[in-house]
Formats: sequence, C-alpha cells, structure tokens
Amino acid sequence: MRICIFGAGAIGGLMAARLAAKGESEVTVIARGPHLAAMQAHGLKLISEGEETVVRPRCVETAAEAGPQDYVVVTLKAHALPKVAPQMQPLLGPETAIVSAVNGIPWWYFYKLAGPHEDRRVESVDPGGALWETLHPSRAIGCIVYPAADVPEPGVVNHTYGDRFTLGEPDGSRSPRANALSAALVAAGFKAPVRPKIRDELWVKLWGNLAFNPLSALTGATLDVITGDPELRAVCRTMMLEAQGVAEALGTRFAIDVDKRIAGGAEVGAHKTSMLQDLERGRPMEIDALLGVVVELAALVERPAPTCQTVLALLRTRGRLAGCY
Ligand SMILES: NC(=O)C1=CN([C@@H]2O[C@H](COP(=O)(O)OP(=O)(O)OC[C@H]3O[C@@H](n4cnc5c(N)ncnc54)[C@H](OP(=O)(O)O)[C@@H]3O)[C@@H](O)[C@H]2O)C=CC1
Ligand SMILES: CC(C)(CO)C(=O)C(=O)O
Repeated sequence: MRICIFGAGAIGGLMAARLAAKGESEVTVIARGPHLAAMQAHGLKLISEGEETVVRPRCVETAAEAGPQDYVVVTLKAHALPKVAPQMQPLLGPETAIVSAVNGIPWWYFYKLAGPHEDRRVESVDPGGALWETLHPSRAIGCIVYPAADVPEPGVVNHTYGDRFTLGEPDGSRSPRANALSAALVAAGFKAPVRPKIRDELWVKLWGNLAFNPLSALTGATLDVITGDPELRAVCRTMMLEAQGVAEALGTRFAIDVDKRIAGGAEVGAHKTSMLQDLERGRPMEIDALLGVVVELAALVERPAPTCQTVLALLRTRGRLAGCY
C-alpha cells in the first residue's frame, strides 16, 4: 500500500514515523525547508513515551517526485490546503483516497449529507469551491486527530499524547478503502476505528477547538485557566452551546454534553493550544477552519451565534495585527 503524508510536520511526522517503523506500507512524506532537509540527511526522529526511534521514509519536496499513491493523508494546517491542492495532482490516480487529518470542518463536509445542503461548498475552508473541484470529495475519507505532537527541531517529532485517528467515510459506509487504511494504521500501533457518523465525532473535537483555541490566543491563557476561570469558562460554554445549536440543525447528535467536553479540555492541563502556539511563533492561525466556519454555518441554518461572532471579530483583528491571519 502506498501512503503519502502531505505536510509531514507534527501530526504527519508522527503518522509517517510509526507507519515506516512498524507498518507494512510504502511511506512517502512531503515536507519542505529545514525540516525536509534534516529528514533527508538524518532520517525522521520520533520521540514518544521516552523512546527515540529514527526511521527513513522516502522524503521529498514535490508531488511529482512522490508519484501516484493509494492514500494521500493531508496533515497540513487547514489554511494551507487551498494553496497546496493544485500541486497534489501527480499523487492522484483514479482510485487514490485523500484522508483529511486536519482540524475543523473539511471541504467535503456536505458531500453526501442528505438534506437541504447536500453538496454545498464551505466558503470558509474552500474559497470559491476550488478544493471541491481539485480534490473531489468522492476521494475523501474523514480523520479525527486525537494525538498531540510538535516539532521541537527540524527532523524531530515529539509525541506527547494519544494514539487514535478515527476514520469515516462521508457517506458512513464501512468501505474497503477505509478498512484497509484502518488496518495499516493499527499495524503501525495506532487505534483507527472506522465510524459511521464521522461528522458527529468531528464536531465533538471541533467543539473544544472552536472555543479553547481562540480564547487562548486572545488571552494568552493555557487550557487549565480557560476551563477553570469562571468568567472564561462561561464564555467557552456559551460559544460551545451556540455551536451545538448550529451542528444539531445540520443533523449532528452530540454523544456527550458541553460540561463533559470542557472537563475533557481541563484534563489536558497547563497546555498552550495550537492557536496560541502559532500566534507566539508568528505563524498563520487556523481561524477560519475552527471558528469562521461556525459563524458561516450559523448563518446558513439561521441559528444565533453572537458570542462566536464577537470572538471571531476580536480574533481576526488579533491575528491580522500579529501578521498571523
Ligand atoms: N500538533 C498537534 O498536536 C495537533 C494538530 N492537529 C491538527 O493537525 C493538523 C496538522 O497540524 P500540525 O501537524 O501540528 O502542523 P505542522 O505545522 O506541524 O505540520 C504541517 C507541515 O506542513 C508543512 N507544509 C506546509 N505547506 C507545505 C507545502 N506547500 N509543501 C510541503 N509541506 C508543507 C509545514 O511546513 P512549515 O513548517 O514550513 O510551514 C509543516 O511542516 C492541523 O489541522 C492541526 O490543527 C490536531 C490535533 C493535535
Ligand atoms: C487544545 C486542544 C488539545 C483542544 O482544543 C487542541 O486540539 C489544540 O491545541 O488545537
């Protein structure tokens, strides 16, 4: 099985390292800059549970060098995908699946979602619907990323938490391609269940990200503070309840309640969210995929989301002034 990890930073690097070390797949990673140069020169080092492993997957800069694949796992930041998608064509054969291992609402969200919005394009993550055309949703497999990792120096991935990548077809089927990918990830040491309602799981993950990440970027606070301070927790809760109304109007059912989800965030402790880390490092923030999209969908289903809207306005300005949006 040929698997290409496109944008092999923290999460992609983790997946690639485990697949290359323990799996039975032919793994190619696409990366750039000093990280790519370090992996090409010294291999990809994974630090996980106190253990260091160095693997040597094929590391290239362009899709043309990688050639056609069975799976392309996209582990870019959400905002990078529209720019990169046109370069992905050499990876795509007639049967190639594209696995979106990216936080937020994906471009294929409304594909085969029965109801009034079926096949709708999501402007916040797919400006002008270009992604829908370039990476047709019939290729898409959803993937919820639960692990946490970072890249402390080029060529090195530090894995700090979790081993689950939940998979799901947009139409809910247990397809041979989703099953085969799941088996490959399990062989590499991950948990990779194939779920029939991937959008429900996607919203539970996003539920935390849409509130915790913006509030951390605006205040500089870590997760323990955001979930523990009564005033911040109240803002969080309000945003999450607004988002729940939007998601439920789109047919999502939440298996847990909002307080349980906040408690889940609290367990992570004194952690800087990825959005706060991006802001501090002067890197683009995933504002539209995590929160802009919620405000867009609220308008679509005519549900109120005033707190999300207010926080979005503040966050966009914060991001623009810092050169991160
Ligand atoms: N890290 C984590 O713990 C978690 C991350 N996620 C989500 O997973 C997704 C990936 O995040 P993460 O792994 O942290 O992000 P990273 O920034 O670590 O990885 C993305 C990689 O893609 C590279 N890249 C960007 N553009 C290109 C390009 N044109 N060609 C080749 N490589 C490119 C980046 O390079 P460069 O650095 O040069 O920009 C970077 O190495 C995000 O949606 C994130 O929210 C979800 C849960 C936890
Ligand atoms: C904070 C956390 C763990 C949950 O919102 C996260 O997923 C992130 O940092 O992006």
